[in-house]
Amino acid sequence: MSRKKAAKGKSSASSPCASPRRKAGGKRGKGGSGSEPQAGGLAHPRRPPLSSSGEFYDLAFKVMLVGDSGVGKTCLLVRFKDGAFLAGSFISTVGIDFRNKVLNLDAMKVKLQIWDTAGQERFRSITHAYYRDAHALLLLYDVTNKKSFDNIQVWLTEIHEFAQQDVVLMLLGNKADVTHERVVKREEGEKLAKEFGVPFMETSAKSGLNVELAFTAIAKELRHRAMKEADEPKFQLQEYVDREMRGMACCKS
Ligand SMILES: Nc1nc2c(ncn2[C@@H]2O[C@H](COP(=O)(O)OP(=O)(O)OP(=O)(O)O)[C@@H](O)[C@H]2O)c(=O)[nH]1
Ligand SMILES: [Mg+2]
Repeated sequence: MSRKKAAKGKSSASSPCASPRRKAGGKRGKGGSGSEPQAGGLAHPRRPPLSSSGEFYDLAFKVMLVGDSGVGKTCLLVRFKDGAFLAGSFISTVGIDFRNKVLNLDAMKVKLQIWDTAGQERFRSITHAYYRDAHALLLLYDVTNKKSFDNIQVWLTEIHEFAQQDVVLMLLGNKADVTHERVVKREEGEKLAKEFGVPFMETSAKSGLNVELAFTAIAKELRHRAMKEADEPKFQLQEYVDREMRGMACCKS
């Protein structure tokens, strides 16, 4: 299989939860900036990537982070991409931005182009325009913010309306590191996810809890779908997540 090189994300955040690196309304098209290769399965380059320092990859997919403002979408992405959490004042994302990360899944390199959306209502129409191209959505709420949890149903309605029907979806209860201010129990998150038939886990961009796992699970599901042989059993995302979490828990004790 021929490999393709990943153009590096244009973003260069000085703070993980900070500044908009790319504003919406710019050139869009498939692949975002025009310098980005197409995503969505086997890599078929139309033109050489601009960055000479990129990594090779076999498959590429677009993943979008959605959820209310302040739930931790930007921090989750920065934690995954850079392994960092810089506490400080909250700078709300303006419009939409993306960053790339190439994962090694068994013998395959899977590039995720991860779109970080603005949760604020005033940017909603911009976000809507990007759903169509997303292969996977990570829908976040904040376990310390009941409203963000209650709004999950609104987000699901929106997803239903604007995203592709077969989009891979996962619900994440973020800020699981905060114990004293928690207002949404893990069981409530699980219940809601079951109700809507979506995989679920709690994460923390601050401690790093389950961050890698969330993106890896999504990447595995997407890879499975892209490479699937007719007689292969379906990849069970929630089972994979549960198994991995059990594994992590047993290693800790
Ligand atoms: N304790 C804790 N705080 C977090 C976590 N994730 C994010 N935060 C804090 O929550 C605030 C909002 O985080 P962001 O990542 O900027 O939120 P966002 O969802 O991107 O918000 P918008 O860009 O407005 O949509 C910041 O002050 C972060 O430091 C987490 O896992 N734990
Ligand atoms: Mg943000």
